[in-house]
Amino acid sequence: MEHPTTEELLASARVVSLPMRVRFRSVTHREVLLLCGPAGWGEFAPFPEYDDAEAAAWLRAAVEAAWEGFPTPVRSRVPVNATVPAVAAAGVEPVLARFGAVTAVKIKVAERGQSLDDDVARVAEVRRLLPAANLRIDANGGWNVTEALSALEALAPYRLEYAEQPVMAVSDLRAVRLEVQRRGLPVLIAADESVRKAEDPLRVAREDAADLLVVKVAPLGGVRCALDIVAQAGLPAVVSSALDSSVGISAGVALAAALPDLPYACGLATLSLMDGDVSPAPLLPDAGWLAVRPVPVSEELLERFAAPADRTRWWLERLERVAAAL
Ligand SMILES: O=C(O)CCC(=O)C1=CC=C[C@@H](O)[C@@H]1C(=O)O
Ligand SMILES: [Mg+2]
Repeated sequence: MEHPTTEELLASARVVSLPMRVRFRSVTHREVLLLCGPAGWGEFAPFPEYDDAEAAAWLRAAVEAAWEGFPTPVRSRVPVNATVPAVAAAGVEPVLARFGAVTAVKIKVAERGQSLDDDVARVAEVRRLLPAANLRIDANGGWNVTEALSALEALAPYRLEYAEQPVMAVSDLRAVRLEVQRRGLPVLIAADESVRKAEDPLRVAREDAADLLVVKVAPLGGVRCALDIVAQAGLPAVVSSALDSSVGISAGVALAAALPDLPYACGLATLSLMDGDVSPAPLLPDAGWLAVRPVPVSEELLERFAAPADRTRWWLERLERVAAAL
């Protein structure tokens, strides 16, 4: 692959600000920078608080998408979960309605400022609405080991498939996993931040700290890098989004479509949480599945959702710095 120069990257860059229907990670508008190369569009959208070093992997992923394209898929559609942010129990039903029919739901828990009772109420409401669905929770490392074990005990009656990053440190994740097994709690432990934000994304597998991995294309440096990490880890993988536009979601779908095994629904239906996109044919779920297909990007939508001038400048300067350091 010909690597694009910084000038080539800047020449094709567009910045959009997509409104969220439901606040997620305290984000009300998701800003993303899109790049267009010979293979199509790529998305560069590290969260604003990430430094340039962490953003580098996101740029490698965008360049892979736009200048190289994706590996050959082994499936033509990908099962996806609905994602429920840390809303009040009464807010669960309208959120779920956005996703249409689904057989798996991921529920955010351990949000700062909320209590375990709030989490239990939210999970109970999802279980009430979808008695047969596979439910997962994601704590984003918000608990300590004791809190995580109390929470998993309290949530056990609602039948969880797995708990994603209940605690932050790999050593704590391992401790929670061992204690969950000792107590015979029927819940698996998944690692997200321990993979995507780690110096060594394989440590969690080496130390038996998780039963499965949640993998995101951009923070892992692209579809091929993510495939490689999953293969080396030797653990089942769930692909999830970074709250992307259809362009970023298509990279996640490409990863999910290329994984040799895909035993769980993926967290790639997040466009349902948004109120705008750059594609006239957004990658939205249909009865719990996303099709593996190219996504067209329209000039009209790029213009409609164009970010304000100061934010565009901020993103272009970030792109220039991160590209220079690659
Ligand atoms: O996995 C899903 O169902 C949706 C994606 C999702 O939860 C996330 C997207 C972006 C940032 C993260 O805080 C969050 C996650 O932790 O997995
Ligand atoms: Mg997560």
